[in-house]
Amino acid sequence: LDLSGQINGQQFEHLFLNASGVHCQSTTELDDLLNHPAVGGIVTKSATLEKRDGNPAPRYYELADGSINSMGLPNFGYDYYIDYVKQSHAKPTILSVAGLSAADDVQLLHQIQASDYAGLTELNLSCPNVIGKPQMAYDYAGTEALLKEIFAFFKKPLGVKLPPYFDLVHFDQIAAVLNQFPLTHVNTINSVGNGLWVDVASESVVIKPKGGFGGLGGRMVLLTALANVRALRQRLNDSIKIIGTGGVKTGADVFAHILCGAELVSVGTQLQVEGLSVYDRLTTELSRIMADKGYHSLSDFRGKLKTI
Ligand SMILES: O=C(O)c1[nH]c(=O)[nH]c(=O)c1Cl
Repeated sequence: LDLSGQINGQQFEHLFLNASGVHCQSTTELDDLLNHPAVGGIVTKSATLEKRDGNPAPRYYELADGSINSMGLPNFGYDYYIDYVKQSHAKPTILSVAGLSAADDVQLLHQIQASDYAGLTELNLSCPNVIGKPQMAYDYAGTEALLKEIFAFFKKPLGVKLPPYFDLVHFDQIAAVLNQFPLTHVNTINSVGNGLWVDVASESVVIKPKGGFGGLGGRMVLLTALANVRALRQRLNDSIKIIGTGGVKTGADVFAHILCGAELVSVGTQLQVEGLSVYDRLTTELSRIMADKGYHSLSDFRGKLKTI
């Protein structure tokens, strides 16, 4: 079976990545992913200009049907990650970056442009957990202005990480902005921002930052993730590929993401819960579904969701 995908001419022999933030903060974790046969490529934890400790713990909590997190962008800083992705790796790497302001974003991309890194970069426009910092991708004019400034100097392959949208007009608006730029991909969705879990027994929230508000992931966001992959596939230029992220727990979920138009698929919460073996299970389950349907490659059904 051909389970490959391509972004900007870079061949991912296997469709699976990690969702940025999960199992990707240290070089040891990144090596674990790269060395796993059922992983096709990796995304780093979003790097900020300087190293960050992030928000106070507890800042991640696992639920029956997913997760809630308010990590606050803990990472070892730009230099740590550029040094890692600059090395030659057997599989494609995506360097994720997140400024704490638009100016930071521009600075980070200037540094990447000046470096000898030739791989993929992903600008995270959707971190919901930096206190006082709104999610840039919910500001359409701001996103357009930022991307105009960036593409004036940035000549390397660039994609963006998007938050979920919940209104068809918002899909139209963000697609109208993104279609103006030579983006290699969009990665959708980031966590569903600012959910709240209440533990009835203790009558308390379960994470410390932001009074318990945090980004939602896992099975509970699958339907929102599929809607965002599908809506953006229907609206974005074909040249902009889609990395489907959000809610993947089974091979059927992976199949659904591809049907909606995903080129590649990321696993976040379920990787955190299950560990690297999740990729073997998902590969087995996806392969069985494809074989039962007589499909030999992802391109046999990618983007071919039927309507009724
Ligand atoms: O709190 C985080 O570090 C975080 N958490 C998320 O769920 N998405 C993000 O993009 C980031 Cl940057």
